Amino acid sequence: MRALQPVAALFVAKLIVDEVVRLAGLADRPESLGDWIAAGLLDRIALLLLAEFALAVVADLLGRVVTFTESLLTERVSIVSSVRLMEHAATLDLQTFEDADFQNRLERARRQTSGRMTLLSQIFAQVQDLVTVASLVVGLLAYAPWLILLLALALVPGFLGEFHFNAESYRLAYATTPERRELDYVRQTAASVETAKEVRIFGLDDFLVARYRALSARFFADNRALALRRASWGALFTALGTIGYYAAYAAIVWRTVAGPFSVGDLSFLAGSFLRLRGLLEGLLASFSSTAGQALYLNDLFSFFAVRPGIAAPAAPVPVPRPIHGGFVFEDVGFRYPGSERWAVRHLSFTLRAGEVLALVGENGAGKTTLVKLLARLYDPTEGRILLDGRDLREHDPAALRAEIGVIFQDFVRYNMSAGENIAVGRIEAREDRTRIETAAARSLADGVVARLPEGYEQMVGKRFTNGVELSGGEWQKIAIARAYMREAQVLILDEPTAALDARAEVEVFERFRDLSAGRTAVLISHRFSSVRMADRILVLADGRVEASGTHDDLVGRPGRYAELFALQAQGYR
Ligand SMILES: Nc1ncnc2c1ncn2[C@@H]1O[C@H](COP(=O)(O)OP(=O)(O)OP(=O)(O)O)[C@@H](O)[C@H]1O
Repeated sequence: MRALQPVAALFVAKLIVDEVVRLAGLADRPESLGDWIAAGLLDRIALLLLAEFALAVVADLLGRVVTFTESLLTERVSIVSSVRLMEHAATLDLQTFEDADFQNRLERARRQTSGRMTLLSQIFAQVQDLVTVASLVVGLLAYAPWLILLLALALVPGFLGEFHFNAESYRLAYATTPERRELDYVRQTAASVETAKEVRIFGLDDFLVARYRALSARFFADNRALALRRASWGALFTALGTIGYYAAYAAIVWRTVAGPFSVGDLSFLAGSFLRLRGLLEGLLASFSSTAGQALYLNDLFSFFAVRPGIAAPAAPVPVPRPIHGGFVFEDVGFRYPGSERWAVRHLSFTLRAGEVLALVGENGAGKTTLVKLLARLYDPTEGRILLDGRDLREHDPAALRAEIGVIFQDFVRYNMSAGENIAVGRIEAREDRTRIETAAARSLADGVVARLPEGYEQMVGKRFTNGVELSGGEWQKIAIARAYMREAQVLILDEPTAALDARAEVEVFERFRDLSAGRTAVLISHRFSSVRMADRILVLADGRVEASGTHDDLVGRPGRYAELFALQAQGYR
């Protein structure tokens, strides 16, 4: 209905002009307005004006309804697609995530969810415009069909131009995704709470700003070149369209002068024509931009098409509860994707059910990698890992991870409440305050929470209002509570205790050993005071097991362990 308003308004306007011309040409004209009205001469024109007014009001109201619906729809599409994006991202494995190409893809997809979702409202508007065009065309057809052909022809070059430049700007955006990511990274680094301290100490601001400038200058140059070409060609093509329009206009004027058209016809035709030109131009442009948007949409779908490399088999083996034998690494080798080096190789050992195993080794020896393989964040490149005799690949990774609680050295500091920061260990139980408090007590986090003004409700981290920042060791106590919150069969602490003071670390590990009674536990630490509490110690070097035994065994024989132990002990003498 809104689409038909323009042609209706134009037609009424034509009737008004014709009526005015008729009245102006009357032989016997009354003197005053009152006389005009009394004679009933103005009745028709008053009615027409009223109709025109009503049409204007209705058009405005309908316009508002459409804009309102459109904005809501766009918002919803953006929410729904963001949710889908998060859900899909969650299904993908770490290996996929660490791939730079994948991150480009993710970035492109992310851009589609934020603000780019105008496709829908565009299509909306197009349908409406099409109906308007059709109605105007029908009107015009009655008078001068050849004019429409002329108009259409004049617009073709402009349309092709638009189409071409849309495709080109998509190509540019696609090709520059890595640089854009870098640009975002630099901006983020230069201006975020997390980096503020170091940026100031090292005075990195000028360096970062200069890097941002240099990167964005390249962007700017590319974009400017494209915009310039687009504008020049656009001007040329529009000029063609304008020539077509004025040629048609001249023809109509001539036919009005020559006789066949009335002045009302002239106003209707000129008006329709002007609208039609604007509409067609807009339509063609929006068609080509819809095609452009569809290209971008492709980014979103190509992201959804990424499949996880680590997926559950069709018929997964249930994870044993309780675990009887334990984990067996059989000649396991692993290379990170894109890396030539073996992070671990010929790794063979058993993690027995119920034991506390410590991993020691120098930096880069492969301790964290081993843990990641155990939790099936990656699959081994060669060899296999068995759980109670079944290959880890036969299990559903999600079910397996539910039985394993790992706290990594680079655990995440969530800008959420202290309670939630602990609850992430078993997020389904986030309402279970007793469980959270018990976990906190076990990891010594209860003392940290007790000092917070709002206790478990206290927002921690500096990002949001009222956030309280914790010290490194306090954060670690909170993070370790996650492991207890989890109540998993296998507990792994990958060096999250480095920032604990000596007393706290001893206490944390003693509790860890006591509390993991009956559970399988792995701990990684560089401090021998903690490591010695383990039932068994595995010494890793260059990605393989160099020695294993109890602390007393290992100290008693010459080797890396005794050497490292002596080095550390020396420091304390
Ligand atoms: N995500 C990754 N992608 C590529 N290579 C990696 C990745 N993580 C680790 N590496 C490489 O794998 C090797 C083993 O790393 P790993 O983190 O397992 O060592 P680590 O024994 O835990 O060391 P640290 O004591 O320093 O924590 C290192 O040489 C490292 O460069």
